[in-house]
Amino acid sequence: MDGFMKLGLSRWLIEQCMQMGIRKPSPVQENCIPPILEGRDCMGCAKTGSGKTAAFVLPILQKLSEDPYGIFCLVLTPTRELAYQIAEQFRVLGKPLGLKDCIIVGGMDMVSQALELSKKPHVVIATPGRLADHIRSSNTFSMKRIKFLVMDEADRLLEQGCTDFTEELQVILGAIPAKRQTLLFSATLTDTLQELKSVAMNKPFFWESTSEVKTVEQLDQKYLLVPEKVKDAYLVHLIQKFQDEHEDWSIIIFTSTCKDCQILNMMLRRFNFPSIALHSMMKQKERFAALGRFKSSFYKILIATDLASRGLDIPTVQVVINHNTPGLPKIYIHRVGRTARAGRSGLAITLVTQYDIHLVHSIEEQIKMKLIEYAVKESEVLNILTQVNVTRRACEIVSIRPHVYYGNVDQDLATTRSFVLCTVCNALVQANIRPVSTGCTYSRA
Ligand SMILES: Nc1ncnc2c1ncn2[C@@H]1O[C@H](COP(=O)(O)OP(=O)(O)OP(=O)(O)O)[C@@H](O)[C@H]1O
Repeated sequence: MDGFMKLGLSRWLIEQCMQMGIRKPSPVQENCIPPILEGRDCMGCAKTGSGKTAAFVLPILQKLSEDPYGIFCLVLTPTRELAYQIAEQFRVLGKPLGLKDCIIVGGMDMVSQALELSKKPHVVIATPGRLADHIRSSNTFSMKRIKFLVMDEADRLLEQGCTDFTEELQVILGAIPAKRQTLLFSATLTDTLQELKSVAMNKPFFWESTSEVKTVEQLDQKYLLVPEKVKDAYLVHLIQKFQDEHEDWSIIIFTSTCKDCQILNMMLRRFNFPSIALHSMMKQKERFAALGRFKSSFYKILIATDLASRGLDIPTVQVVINHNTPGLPKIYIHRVGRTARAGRSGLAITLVTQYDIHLVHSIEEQIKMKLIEYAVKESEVLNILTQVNVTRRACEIVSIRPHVYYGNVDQDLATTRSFVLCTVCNALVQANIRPVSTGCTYSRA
């Protein structure tokens, strides 16, 4: 209790922390909370699972309790799932305040979101695209009095990658006051420091953990060199082994595309593994449902694209398997950071083909440590090789064949609908009409 008290937090907040099992501040909290309470902008760069969320939630709640009004704080985050997770921390820690929060993300009803915004919630947690849409289309809410802007996974929000938020951020920054406190957090801030400094303009306090190694100590990091053609057999072997030896372990498998994610899920299901997919081609409600079932351990295996690589905090995840070697070291850092969180141990295994060895070298260079080879009994993999390859092929054929469905639309398509259907088929399903053979294949990867 003393630790948090020394940082200047009120007793009621510390008691809330205790209820969540947060007993003493983590280094990022210890270092960033005091300057935030002093009114400074802050950039915090600390390892995955080290408590960055509470490092901004706690001082914001403290300040909110001193002068409560809405809209007091805006939190931006790159994914919808993360927005819900952050809102949950605000809710639990801010309960004694009667905190009102509002989540503004894509894929959910815009009218009810607009209504919630008009009720002046204390905290708005949003993905940039949907919030910018509201700002453009509505005059029923104002963000002109916002005291805090938080950008969680700030480097992702500012990088101009496949999802570029630049335009949306311009709209949002134009709608909030220039005089505000800006808080930027991520496990990988250094690539985008210049862009970040232009957002946090008031000589931000910058804190970065001093450790040279960029991943957490408790994480066991392995690689497995596999020929491209037998990758899936190795994957099935690994999962079988973990299932046999550690019934209670949850596993996340990262894939490079939505299509691969879906096919791997179909394949693992055929081997009776309790797996579920999560990718951006799924409907939002399906995404939340999949994540919820994985979190509650109803499904022990989550197959996901990089949609799930940042921020998600699921304590039961013991293993992360990279089905493809990430092309960028920082993607690797975030993916493997889904395990070994908050001081717990974890294992990360990256499947590396003959074409990816240079990627492993750049990952090792960036994280400042060498991955160790994971030992596998090859004979056991060879035993299942044909069966796995035949099953994979069968799944690929099912997923690309012309769309002929005979059963109940909802049941047959519940898991694959948003993924395999072309626009025409999709329109038919929406109208509750079974698509007959249209000859369409995937329209997107
Ligand atoms: N001081 C603390 N002591 C113990 N547990 C903590 C502490 N602070 C936060 N936690 C817990 O640690 C877990 C990870 O925290 P959080 O999700 O904020 O990590 P993060 O640093 O944001 O990770 P990432 O970079 O992956 O987003 C959460 O379950 C949180 O409740």
